[in-house]
Amino acid sequence: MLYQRSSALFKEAQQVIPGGVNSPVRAFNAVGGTPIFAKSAKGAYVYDEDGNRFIDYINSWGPMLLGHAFPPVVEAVIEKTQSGTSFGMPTAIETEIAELAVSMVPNIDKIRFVNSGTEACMSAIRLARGFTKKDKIIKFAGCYHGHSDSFLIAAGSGAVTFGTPNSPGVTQGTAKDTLLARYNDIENVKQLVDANKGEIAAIIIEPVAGNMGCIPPKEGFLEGLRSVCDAHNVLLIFDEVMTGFRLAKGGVQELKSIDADIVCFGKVVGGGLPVGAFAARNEIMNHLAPLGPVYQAGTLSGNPLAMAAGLAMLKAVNNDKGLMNRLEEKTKYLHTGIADALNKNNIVHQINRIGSMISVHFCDDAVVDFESAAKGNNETFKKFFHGMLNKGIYIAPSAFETWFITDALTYQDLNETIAAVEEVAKTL
Ligand SMILES: Cc1ncc(COP(=O)(O)O)c(C=O)c1O
Ligand SMILES: N[C@H](C=O)CCC(=O)O
Repeated sequence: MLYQRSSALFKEAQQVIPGGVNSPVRAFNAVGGTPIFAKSAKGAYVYDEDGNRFIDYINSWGPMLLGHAFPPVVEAVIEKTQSGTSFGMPTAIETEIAELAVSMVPNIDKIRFVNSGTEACMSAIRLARGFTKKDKIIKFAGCYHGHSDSFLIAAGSGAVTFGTPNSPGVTQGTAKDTLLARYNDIENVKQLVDANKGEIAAIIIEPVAGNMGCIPPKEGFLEGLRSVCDAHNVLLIFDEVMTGFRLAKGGVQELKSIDADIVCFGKVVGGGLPVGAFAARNEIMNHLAPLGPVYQAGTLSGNPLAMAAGLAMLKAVNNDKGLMNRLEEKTKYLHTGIADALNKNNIVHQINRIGSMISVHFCDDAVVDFESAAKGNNETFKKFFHGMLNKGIYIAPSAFETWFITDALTYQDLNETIAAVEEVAKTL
């Protein structure tokens, strides 16, 4: 593989964009080398500026559940564009997508659309604080809820990849209201809640973590959180930016039969355009402006192109009865193939998987929280990453990220990926 044009474009970009990228994880800092510059993508493949083709396991970090340039989404956006790209006025399509989302997701009456997952989580926390009239929140080490100040405390994803899980620029005052718990450790949560009685507005969690690799919740953990929240008048916020409309039509609430008080969305809900959303029952959502006192707004929120893409995507997910099973089967097949290839070559590893999310960790012990995820051997990961890239397989350039499986992947693509792992494993 040659990356000449990508290298040249990266040099040029670095002159005018910090680090040459508009989001840090794209820069390849954790694995070294030059980021590849995408030119186009279709189905399961992304093509770079040098003409290389990659089987894509990043998929724009999740939104492309049905593959790149999914025709119903592309057609809906093209059609919408003809009648204007933004109005700053309410439009019928906002209600249409809201009605569909509310019908798909359990336990929500109203949904508000924003422009990113970050905005969704930031707004959900403000709403929780306004509703409960309390200030503190609990988040989990290694979980990432976007880059708003309250969440850049022991954050996962790019924040930990670049060694700044507690970002400079977040004031002490903000940081003191974010309490930190261990993922999958309900006793730790109970201790924090007991030590801060009457002060905690919300517990926010990725109900399946995806920003320290993929870490499913242990049996009973989410149920435990629900009970603690009920006992202490604390709101439970599920950040389903990654998992929403992916692990089940109704997300983890549906998958695990647990009701959250506020749910955040992003990624799939926008079909690849910049969309986030947060949703809850009426009693909570009616606290939002203009109905209630908690302010939240956006010039481009509910943008017609974004709503058209999101609506086409949600309709496709909602109407495809076999989708979740197909995704699960493909992910399981990949899991088995990768595990066999690594075992054959005596490469110590752990694979975590749930639905269409999967991650490979080069460590001895089960990966159940941030501490265990951080034990992964990054040198092995780097070699693995570059080996796979050179074989035309594009996985996330950080061990703290999840691979996203799309329905566009064929079993031939999966076999090609497994064959690449077999070759790369010999070099680790
Ligand atoms: C679970 C989760 N929450 C929130 C976010 C923030 O979303 P965005 O990058 O769209 O702001 C992300 C991804 O970045 C995420 O994975
Ligand atoms: N892990 C992040 C979101 O899921 C990666 C996306 C980004 O930060 O650019």
